[in-house]
Amino acid sequence: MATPLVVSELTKSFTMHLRGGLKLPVIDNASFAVRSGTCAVLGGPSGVGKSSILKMIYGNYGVDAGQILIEHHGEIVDLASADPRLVLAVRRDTLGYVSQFLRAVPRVSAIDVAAEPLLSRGESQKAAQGKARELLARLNLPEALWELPPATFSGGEQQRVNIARGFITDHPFLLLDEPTASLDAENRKVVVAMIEEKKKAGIGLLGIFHDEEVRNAIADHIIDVSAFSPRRTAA
Ligand SMILES: Nc1ncnc2c1ncn2[C@@H]1O[C@H](COP(=O)(O)OP(=O)(O)OP(=O)(O)O)[C@@H](O)[C@H]1O
Repeated sequence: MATPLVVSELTKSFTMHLRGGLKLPVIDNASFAVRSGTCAVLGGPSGVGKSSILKMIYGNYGVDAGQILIEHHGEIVDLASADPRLVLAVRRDTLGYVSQFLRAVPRVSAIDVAAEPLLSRGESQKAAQGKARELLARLNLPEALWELPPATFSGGEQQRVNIARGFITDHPFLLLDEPTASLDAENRKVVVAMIEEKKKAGIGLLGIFHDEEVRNAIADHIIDVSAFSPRRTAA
């Protein structure tokens, strides 16, 4: 599909239950689309709602109104209203997410953390671990760390395990939440090259990148989230 993600008239407020149910409107009427083989970047100042949009698309935050349409196995699914089991199937096969921080599982080695998404899709342990090794080497994670659980790794080391885990599958669409934030210049370049390869393979990507150099290198399209901010009228 040429346009695998279409977000239409998305609206979201947070309800502050500890403040007597106060409503904090965050996103008002957001509409945009991302084409296959391109990387769109959510732009705008801190607190404008960029992460909230990614979390709504991935299904971590509920949606007040609007649609999030994604192509999943040839069918169009509205993630804003889909059954939770369907959301999990979309995450397994169609929509990948590279978060800013790794959620390290105790006692699971870096290789197994990176290989897990392939194992859960039915790939053999040998093939999944082989691909994980390839990615960890490419991301310059010292080999001495591969068999260790990442809980004690540095921020940048954990982020590289997280990137390997997020890039290991061939999900047709990837959400990227600041995947280069804790990386040095050399590893940022590796991630830029990995994003370029995903684009060439026809994958669609939507991300948040505060690093201007990375953003300029990978963005085909910048979506200005301030345009969907309920606060814009007050400014
Ligand atoms: N779970 C939540 N509960 C209440 N308010 C929230 C929640 N998540 C986000 N917000 C609020 O929504 C607004 C948008 O936050 P969000 O994290 O989406 O912004 P952002 O553009 O990604 O910011 P940054 O660039 O600083 O990461 C902020 O005012 C934030 O406080």
